[in-house]
Amino acid sequence: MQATLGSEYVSFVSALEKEPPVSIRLNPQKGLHSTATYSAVPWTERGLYIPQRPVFALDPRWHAGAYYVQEASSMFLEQAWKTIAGSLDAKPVVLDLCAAPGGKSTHLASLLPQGSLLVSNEVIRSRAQILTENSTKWGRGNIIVTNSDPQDFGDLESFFDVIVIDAPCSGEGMFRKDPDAVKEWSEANIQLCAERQHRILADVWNALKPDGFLIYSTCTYNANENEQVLQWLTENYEVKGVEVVVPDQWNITVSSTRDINGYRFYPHQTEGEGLFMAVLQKTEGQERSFRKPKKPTWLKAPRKEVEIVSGWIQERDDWEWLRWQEKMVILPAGMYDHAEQLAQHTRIVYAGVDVAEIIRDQTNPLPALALFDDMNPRHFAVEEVDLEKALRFLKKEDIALETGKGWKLIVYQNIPLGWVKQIGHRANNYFPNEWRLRMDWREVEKLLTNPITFLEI
Ligand SMILES: C[S@@+](CC[C@H](N)C(=O)[O-])C[C@H]1O[C@@H](n2cnc3c(N)ncnc32)[C@H](O)[C@@H]1O
Repeated sequence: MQATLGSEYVSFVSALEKEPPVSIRLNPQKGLHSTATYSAVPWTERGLYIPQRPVFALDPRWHAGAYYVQEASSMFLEQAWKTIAGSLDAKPVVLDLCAAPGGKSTHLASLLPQGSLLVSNEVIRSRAQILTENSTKWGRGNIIVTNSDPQDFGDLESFFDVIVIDAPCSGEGMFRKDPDAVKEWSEANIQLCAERQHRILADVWNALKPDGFLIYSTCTYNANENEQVLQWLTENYEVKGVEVVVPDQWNITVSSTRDINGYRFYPHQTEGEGLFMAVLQKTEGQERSFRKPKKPTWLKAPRKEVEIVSGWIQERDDWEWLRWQEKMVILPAGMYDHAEQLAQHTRIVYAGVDVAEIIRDQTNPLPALALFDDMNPRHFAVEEVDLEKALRFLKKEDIALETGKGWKLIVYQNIPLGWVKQIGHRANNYFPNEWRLRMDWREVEKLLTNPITFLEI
């Protein structure tokens, strides 16, 4: 680093000794707006710096996907996306290959035009579950979560318009946030990471369409895992660099290797952690059409069943209505064939939105529907709750409500959280057990008396 940064090395080291900044990205679909209290992250429309870390777990809006806690430099993805968006199909199919826990995927889900499809993949099974939870809570309905090895995508020739690879790396840019990254650092590990990055790129290259875009990023500084990986790519495949316009005042360092620009974020220059990002365009390959699989994974939902639940969604024609076992599932309209192709080659963990469960003559709403931003709240009885009731709901306690009967949507500050089924004064709580708030109530009460617990938006 000393050799790379020269006289700036001292400021770089002293920046590493400071507390990392905390930042969030607002979900444009869930109604929270930035206020003058917090300063904006310059390279995104919805990023905010939060001077003191609040207790996010005690904010029901965080559980509901109204914002995502994300390191600020990573939000530069929005600039990369804006650079290529004009050259893409109206409804692109995008792969986020190394996606858990879902920072870049939730961001992409919001940036993609209506009707597009995002495939968010995570190779580690437990991390794919966290990715599913965060994608579901974000509520765009345009994500299919897969749990596959990058190799599995290789057979989907020319399938994706854009592939995002936020590669596993040596994590030098996370040193002040994650002490384990420091412990694991070694020259040998950098070499291993670089080899793995080559392998990942080679595995999925076939799946990118001709003229399609690759967004490559890491959270490390060394050139072996960044510029040199891209140099290797240019030596083995037909590809060209794409320039992202960055104003000088953002203090992003631009490196250039063989006409490919790399955008480098250093903690002494930008408020955020270390990040490297580059955008490339594939200039080889052929378009391909796919044969319909003989045995489909999803069935088209019968019209009669769609009639029962279609009023639960605001724009029913924007969606493909499908059955998967006893579930009614929706995917963006026109993406059924893509989903079926994907199912032939990858392990799908979650797709679109689980709208309802159909058991004999009963049709019950599912948790993902409550969090889905195209859900139609006018169709349901709504129960607006205060902070205490919202937190008790998120702890999966049965909460007391005024009398009533049947399904009720629990809403906090206009943001839906989930479902209860009411019988008299008792309401059974249908919040998913695996998502529940695990904090002891005495601890909750103590924290609620501390003003820094809360986000001021
Ligand atoms: C930098 S993290 C991704 C962060 C994520 N993009 C986000 O914004 O929240 C890299 C991810 O790659 C996954 N990974 C590890 N080894 C991998 C491999 N051989 N192939 C693909 N992904 C891998 C890790 O489990 C990890 O979730």
